[in-house]
Order: sequence, then structure tokens, then C-alpha cells
Amino acid sequence: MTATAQDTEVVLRVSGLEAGYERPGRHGFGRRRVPVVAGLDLTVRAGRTLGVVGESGCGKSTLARAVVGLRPAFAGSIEFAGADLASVPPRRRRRMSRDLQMVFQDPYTSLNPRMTVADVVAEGWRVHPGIVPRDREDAEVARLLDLVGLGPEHGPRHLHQLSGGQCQRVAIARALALRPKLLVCDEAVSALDVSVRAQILNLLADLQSELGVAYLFISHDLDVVRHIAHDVAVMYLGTIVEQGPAAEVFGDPQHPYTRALLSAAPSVHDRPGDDAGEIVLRGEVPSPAEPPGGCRFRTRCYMAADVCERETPALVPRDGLPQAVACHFADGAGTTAPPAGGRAPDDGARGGQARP
Ligand SMILES: Nc1ncnc2c1ncn2[C@@H]1O[C@H](COP(=O)(O)OP(=O)(O)OP(=O)(O)O)[C@@H](O)[C@H]1O
Repeated sequence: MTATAQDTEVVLRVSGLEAGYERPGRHGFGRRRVPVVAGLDLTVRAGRTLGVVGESGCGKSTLARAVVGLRPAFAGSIEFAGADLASVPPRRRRRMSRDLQMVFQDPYTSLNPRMTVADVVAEGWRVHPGIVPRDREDAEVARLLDLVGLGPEHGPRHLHQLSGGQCQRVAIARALALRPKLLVCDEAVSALDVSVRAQILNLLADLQSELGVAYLFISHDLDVVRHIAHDVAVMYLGTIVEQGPAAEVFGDPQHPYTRALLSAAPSVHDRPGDDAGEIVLRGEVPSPAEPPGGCRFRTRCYMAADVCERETPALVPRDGLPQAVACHFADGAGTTAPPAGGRAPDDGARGGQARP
């Protein structure tokens, strides 16, 4: 019998996460918490890729940073390899950070420009000794560079002597040097040109087959996520509105926002004027940190009213009133009924989520 997604070990389970940033309180007294993501649930399984898609500003980086501990979690839990990170003592947390690595969008700002490539790759071994014996380090650096498609000649160079794509490979080699269980990639290929992007995506897929590493792969590029992800979570205004197997989310989106997002994505086959049936999102994308007031449902969204009218009825229980709208586009009553025909949003199953 072949193993299904549900059979494989859960590496990361995020439940009811609220995270954001702090700013000075009123009149400069104390600190005020500003949640950017709220009520966020997701699961990543061993050896699999969960793609998180959403428009710029919806809170993807805040999620990524909260998972690796670079942003405070105000509420909810982040369970990594079976341990709730909030209750893990600092020393064990430091040890666990070896298994939980992140690759940032811009390698030039996330890597130390004064170090050579070889030193950048080996840096994690200073913090987590014992992974590679000292006398094997040079050989291991060469192996890692080879794994990401770089040669031994790159080892003594500095980052400014490499291209953007080569730097991003160094960042990936550095993360893999610690043999993580989970790699959080935050727009890791967004800044790269198309051919280098394809190389890096193929590289990540190969490394996953070879090493069994899981990816939380964050991107606003739907094509990239379609290419690499087994499962997809769609993020809007700081929460996940739909998640499930990639083929289902892309092939049969349940949530109106997912439909709007997919509909808005340009395709190389599109011709000018070819926009029949396209769902148009008008207006400004609101910030999840400071959402505007809204329509008659008191929504936080920026969907055009006609789209909302057309798309939400399927999500509204027939006997319900606006407070019972079973979708994120209303902030009423914390209803969590799945959309018509959908399932509850748990462990890769699909469904809409209402914001509490
Ligand atoms: N430290 C901060 N101070 C002020 N606003 C912040 C801070 N951190 C995040 N925000 C706001 O929170 C929102 C979400 O930011 P975040 O970087 O998580 O979004 P994102 O989805 O990753 O965007 P992008 O795809 O453009 O990187 C944005 O509106 C941003 O302005």
C-alpha cells in the first residue's frame, strides 16, 4: 500500500496563530501589539511542500518569521517536530533551530558579505557543533556547493563576486548544511530571472527527494507554487481562507477569494481583451494590521460589490443572516461552517475558514 499525505509525519502544525509586531503605546507609554496574522492554521508534513500564496501585504512574511521565531507569536501555537515552541526552554530551542531553517528573499541582506562563500555555508556548524567533524568540513562544503550547482572555485569568493541566483544557491546550501527537517522559503526565488528560478525550483525538488526535507514555500507567484507544492494554503488579510492538495485548490477553488486570485493571474496564453469571466478585485489591498471598515457585511475585504454578491451566496447558509456568513469576508460571529461542498480545513483537507 502506498503512503498517503495523511500517513506521513507532521513536521509543523500551526494552530490559531496570532502574530505581528509591536509599536509604542499611546503617548509613548508601553508597547502595543499589532496582530498581522490571526486565527491561522496550517500543517506541513515530512518530505512535502506546502505552498502559501497571497497578495503582497497579506502577512506571508510575518507568518514565515513567526514560524522561525523572528516575530513574536501573541496567541495560538507553533508545534515543530511534536514540541510546542512556546514552551521549549531556550537552550533546547537553540538546538531545535538547526532543524528549522529559513531562506529569505534577498540573499544579499540575509548573508554576511564579509565572509567567503565557504565560511557562509559552514557558519551554522559553529553554532551547532558536532554535525560535521572539523577535518571533514572542507569536503562537506564542497559537497553542498556541488549539490546546489556551484563548483569548488566559488568557495573562496565573496558574495559580491556572485550573481543573484548563485547567492541564493549559497543561501540554500547554508540552510541545508544543518540538515533541517523543515526549510521555510520566503519568496526565495521571486527576485531571480526565469531560467535561474526554474533551476532553483528543480534543485529544491531534487533535494526533497534526496533528503526528505519539508518546505513551507511562500510566494505570491501562483505558477511557481503550482510547480513545486503538494499542498496549497491561500492567505488573505492575515489568515488562511482555503487549503488543500494543490491540484484541488488550483483546479476547483472553493473560496471566492481563491477564485478571484486565480482569475486575476495572467497567463502567457492570454490575449489583450481576453478577460471574459475574470473576477476583478478593485480598490486598495487593505493591510491586515489596519483593515478598513466595509460593506453591509462589515467585511475587511476589497472585493467589488458585484463579485461579492455573485460569489458569496454559496457560502451563506440559506437561513442565515449576515452574521452567519460562513466565510472570511464577514467578521461576524466566528462562524466556521465550510463552504458548500467543502470539508473542514484540517490536515490538508479543504475548506473555507471564517475569521473569529
Ligand atoms: N514592523 C512593522 N511595522 C509596520 N507594519 C508592518 C510591520 N510588519 C508588517 N507590517 C505590515 O503588515 C502587513 C503584512 O506584512 P508582510 O510583510 O507580512 O506581508 P507579505 O504578505 O509578506 O508581503 P510581501 O509579499 O509584499 O512581502 C503589511 O501591511 C505591512 O505593512
